[in-house]
Amino acid sequence: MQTHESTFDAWLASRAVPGSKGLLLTPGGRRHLTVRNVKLAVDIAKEATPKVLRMVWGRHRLRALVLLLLNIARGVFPALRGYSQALIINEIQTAFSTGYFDMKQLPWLLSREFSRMVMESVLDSLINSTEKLVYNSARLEVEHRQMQLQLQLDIPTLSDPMVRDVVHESDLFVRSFAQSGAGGFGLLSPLDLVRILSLLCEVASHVFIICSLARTSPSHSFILLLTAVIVLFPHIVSWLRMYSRPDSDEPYNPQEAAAAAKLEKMHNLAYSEAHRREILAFGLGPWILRCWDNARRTLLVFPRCSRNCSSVLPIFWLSLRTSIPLLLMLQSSDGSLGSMAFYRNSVQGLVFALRELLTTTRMLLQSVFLMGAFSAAMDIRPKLMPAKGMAVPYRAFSRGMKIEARQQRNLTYTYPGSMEPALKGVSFKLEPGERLAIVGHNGSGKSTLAQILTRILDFDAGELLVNDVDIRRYDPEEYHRHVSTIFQGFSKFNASVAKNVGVGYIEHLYNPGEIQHAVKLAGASHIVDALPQGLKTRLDASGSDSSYPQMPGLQPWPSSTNHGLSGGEWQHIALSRAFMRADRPEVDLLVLDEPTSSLDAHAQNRTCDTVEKLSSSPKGRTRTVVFITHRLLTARRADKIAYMQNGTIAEFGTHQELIDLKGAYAALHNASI
Ligand SMILES: Nc1ncnc2c1ncn2[C@@H]1O[C@H](COP(=O)(O)OP(=O)(O)OP(=O)(O)O)[C@@H](O)[C@H]1O
Repeated sequence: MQTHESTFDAWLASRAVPGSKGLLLTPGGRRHLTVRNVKLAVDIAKEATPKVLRMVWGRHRLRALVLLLLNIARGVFPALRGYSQALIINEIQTAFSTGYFDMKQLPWLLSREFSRMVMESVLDSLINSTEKLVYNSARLEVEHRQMQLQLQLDIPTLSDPMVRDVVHESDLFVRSFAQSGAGGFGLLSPLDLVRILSLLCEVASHVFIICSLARTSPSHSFILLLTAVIVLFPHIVSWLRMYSRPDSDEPYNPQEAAAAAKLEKMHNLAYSEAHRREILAFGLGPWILRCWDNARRTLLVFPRCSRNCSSVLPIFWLSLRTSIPLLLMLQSSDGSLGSMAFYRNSVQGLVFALRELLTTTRMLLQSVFLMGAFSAAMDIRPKLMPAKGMAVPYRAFSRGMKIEARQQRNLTYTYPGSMEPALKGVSFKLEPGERLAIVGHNGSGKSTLAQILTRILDFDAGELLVNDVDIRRYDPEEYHRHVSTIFQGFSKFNASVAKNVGVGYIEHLYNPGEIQHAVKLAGASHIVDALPQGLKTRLDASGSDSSYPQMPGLQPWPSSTNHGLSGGEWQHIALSRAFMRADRPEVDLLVLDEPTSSLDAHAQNRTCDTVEKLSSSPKGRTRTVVFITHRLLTARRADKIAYMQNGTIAEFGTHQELIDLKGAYAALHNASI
């Protein structure tokens, strides 16, 4: 038998579409009931269940145990109820048939029934309060872990489609917690396992009662057998059919999962502020609507069909199924009225419990795979994290960051899915405190290099030393504390100016003094002062991605009431954000990707002055600066210039050296004068 080394391998194997070579189910796609899938589910369950249960129940161990026991007890109550009621009916029947009324027996039975009812309701309320506490903390735990994972995953890790899929299915698993008990998403969470246990107890107690009643006469044994066949057969048939039909009407068959994914995509596209201009300019509206309509219809068709087919028939069949054995029982003389009522109650209870049990357990297979995804996702190690045992603390140099892309081991990087490398054979050296300007044509690899230096992207080959240590040995989180940056497509948030700037150094998000200082450094004071509420003015980030507009702890805010800014004003805000952090003593490197592209000439000069000021102290240079620019007048102020061409540094040196070289930089410089 093929063994799977990890939960991830078993999970991946379960996604293979049977009979196809290399095709995978879409995330959330339903796995069919096959021997192979059952084996995979067993493998996953063995590995993942203890881990997930430990995580889920760990917060309230004692309460979880109490909940388990109470639920087992609850499973026996329906049978007890039937038994108690049967005794009362028998007593009344005896009173009617004999004309003798036992004054002691009936009140005793009634008070017992009353105590049973009280006990049942006490148990119910005890279960409900314990359940709420245990379930809520379990939900919080898994949602927290998922959120933590989501925030940890870096761009290189997320560029792997398998990682995205496992995180997607893990997310479905987490959402099943939020819907637990309500059957949302057609999934089953470990919380429902308690319910299964309770239902099993209920079924066992009903079966026990029916068996005890049948034991009294041989004819009853036959009735028992008949009851079992009549009650169980339709459920088992429907359960097997549900799994054997590829186009089952259960949620998350492959077709439906694809439709759900499309629906979400189209919905996001329609609501995305980032794409609005393109949608309007290219007339994409009707196409998006058509795709959304088709996906929605696909999702609506399945449940409608199943509801139509199943509304009246089950009630009829249930009555028939429970009545046939009862009629037979009535024909055999020795049954009392109470035992017959007891029998009927038990059969009906058995039918309902079995139905619920089968509905719940038929989701089990799918749920095990989603649980496997969750468990595997929790083990994902971000690609930028140093290998185990390789991490070293950040090594600080007193005068800024020393950067060296080794000449013998040139940096190379190709974006996932691209044929051509974005960077190839890049080598250069920057001493601590030096300022480097990167120039070159569009698409020459400048921003890619900047993202590698800021440890947003990794490289495929080569070696990059930071302060004489391989950059891959630094924990990215720690490394980022020593870097401040402004990206080419910086984020704009639907939030106040203060929040937009303050996130540059989150520890000072609520420190107006520090924020004012950063705004002043970026030369943006006049912009902020002109706003109706100064730093408190909410900005309209139309044109940025709506999936990331809200700041932590803020209520959603209708962007139409927010204040708009011009491109240059937004760039000032983004610069203020970078300067929030750039001013910190621990920051050794500033990476600025076209920080002045939308600024007027005065503002550009002022920004360059500020950057120079930030990178120096009265004792000398304290911060290394790398900035990308298309303006050669700005570039010549740097200590070194890297001229990039086709993903490589074609020329490297001071402005004068490159001019003397009379190469591509000199030509570009002459053309720009
Ligand atoms: N996410 C991506 N996926 C695939 N290819 C990419 C991606 N981003 C950039 N590229 C490609 O990598 C190459 C270098 O891009 P990069 O953004 O580094 O250029 P650049 O020099 O900064 O350009 P510009 O001056 O226009 O900003 C280009 O050919 C580009 O098409």
